[in-house]
Amino acid sequence: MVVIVSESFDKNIVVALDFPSENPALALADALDPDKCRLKVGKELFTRCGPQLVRNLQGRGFDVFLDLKFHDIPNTTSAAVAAAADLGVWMVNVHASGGERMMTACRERLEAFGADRPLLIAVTVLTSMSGADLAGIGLSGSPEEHVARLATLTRNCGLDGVVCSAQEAPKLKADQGEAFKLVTPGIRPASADRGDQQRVMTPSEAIRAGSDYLVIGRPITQAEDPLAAMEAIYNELATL
Ligand SMILES: O=c1ccn([C@@H]2O[C@H](COP(=O)(O)O)[C@@H](O)[C@H]2O)c(=O)[nH]1
Repeated sequence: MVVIVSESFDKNIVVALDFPSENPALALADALDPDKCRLKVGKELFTRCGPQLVRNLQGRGFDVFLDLKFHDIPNTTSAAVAAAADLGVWMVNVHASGGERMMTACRERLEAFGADRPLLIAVTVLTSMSGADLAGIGLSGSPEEHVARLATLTRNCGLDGVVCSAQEAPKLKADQGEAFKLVTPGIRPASADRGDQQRVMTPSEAIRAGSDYLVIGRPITQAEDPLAAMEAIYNELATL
C-alpha cells in the first residue's frame, strides 16, 4: 500500500513503537518510509531490546526519539542524555519536574556534541493526567497552569521544547515563541479509543493548535491495518 502524504506534514508524525519485542517493531518500521515519519522508542521496547534496536531503526534511515523520560539527580540524568547523544538519537527527554539544576546540567552536557546533539525536551504534565489526577498527588491548579509553569522553566534552562498535550499548544506558542518545540502525545483520530489518555486532540486539531510533532502510538500500532491508519491521518492533515 502506498501512503499518500501531504508534503507539508512529512515528518511531523512520530510513530510510537510501543511493542514488547523487536519483530513487530521492525516489521512496522519496514513498512514505513523514513522520509515521511519519525519513530519513538519508549520504555517497554528499549528495556526489552536495548540500544541495538535503536541502531537497527537508524540503519533503516529513521530519526529516533528516545522517550525514556529521565528523572533523576543532575549528575545521573546528564550522563544519561549524553549516552543517548552517543547513540545518535534525534531527540531525548527528561522530566521538567526534575528541576532547573537537572535540566541545565543536561543542556550543558549536550553542548559538547555541537550541531550533532539531539534535541533536548522536557515532559511537563503527562497527557494521561487530568486535573483530578494532579489533585491526587497534591497539586492544585489545572494541567494547563502546571504545563505553562514547567514550560517557562524548561525554556529558561535553554532546552529545545516540551512534551505537552496539544490542548496547551496555543498558550505555549504564544508564551514561549514559535521556535520552542511542542511535542504532543495524546493524539486521537475522531474514531479512535482514548485508552488511558486524558488530554487529547485529533491530528488536525493538534496541528492547528500549534503542535510541532504529533506522537501517535496505538491508533496506528493497534489498528487492524496500521498503514491504512497512517494514510487516514495524513489524509486528514492534507485537508488543512
Ligand atoms: O505525556 C506523555 C508523554 C509520553 N507519552 C508517550 O506517547 C505515546 C502515546 O501513545 P498512544 O498509544 O498514542 O497513547 C506512548 O508511548 C507514551 O509513553 C504520552 O502518551 N504522554
